[in-house]
Amino acid sequence: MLQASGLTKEFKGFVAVNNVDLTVERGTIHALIGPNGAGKTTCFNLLTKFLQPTRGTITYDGRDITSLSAADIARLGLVRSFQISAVFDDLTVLENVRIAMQRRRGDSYDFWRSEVLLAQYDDEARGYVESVGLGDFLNHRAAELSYGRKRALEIATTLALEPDMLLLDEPMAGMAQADVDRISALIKRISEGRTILMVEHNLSVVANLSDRITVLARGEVLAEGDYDTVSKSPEVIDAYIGAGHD
Ligand SMILES: Nc1ncnc2c1ncn2[C@@H]1O[C@H](COP(=O)(O)OP(=O)(O)OP(=O)(O)O)[C@@H](O)[C@H]1O
Repeated sequence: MLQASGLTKEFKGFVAVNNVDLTVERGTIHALIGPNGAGKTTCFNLLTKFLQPTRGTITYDGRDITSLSAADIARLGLVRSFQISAVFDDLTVLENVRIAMQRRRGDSYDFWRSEVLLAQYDDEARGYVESVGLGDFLNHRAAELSYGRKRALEIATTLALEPDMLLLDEPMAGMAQADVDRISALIKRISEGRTILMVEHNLSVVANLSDRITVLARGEVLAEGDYDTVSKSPEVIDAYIGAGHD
């Protein structure tokens, strides 16, 4: 589904990502992990087109996307979530999802549309809200939601864009354990029929959710495989002990 080859990013001579080859198979949950400073965020930003690579190519669903913009790839169904919050605090849960749907349909932020037109979106929007377990909060302002529920709402707004592939940047960052469990279950559920690549620090989440894991260290791929394989790799253990991880 998503393939990077020879992906390299240099910042003024410092090589943050070095010749990375990565293949994310269709229909899998793939995690990108590694100690601090390994290059995960840079790699993620390259794959989501927030950064342009110094060298290398990226293909998505058989198509070269190396020189496309983040907006272009979103239209192709490759959508990034989490780091940039798509949630507007002063709008209700339902209104937030409705706006995401308007974006998908190219209506952009057309706040002048009549209530009658907007109401056409409601049934579908309600479906997305219910699919992330927020059915009881439809008319609550986003600001009133707990942190974990806000994250669930972000997922609903992302699903409203009808992505084939989701790129999640540290979906569990800053979450209490109860929310971690709930969002883990939600990610598992929304992975059906979709492909997911996530950067995640919480290794028990990675162990639970991922079909495949790529470990980065010092900008390079150190190991790849399922959790059992990579967690037993002496190079991976050394890299984590050497750099410390959070
Ligand atoms: N814009 C930039 N300019 C210069 N150096 C950068 C830039 N962005 C990242 N780096 C460097 O590239 C290296 C990799 O950083 P990156 O943030 O990708 O690592 P990471 O694996 O996401 O780390 P963490 O787990 O701490 O978030 C680091 O040494 C960082 O200082």
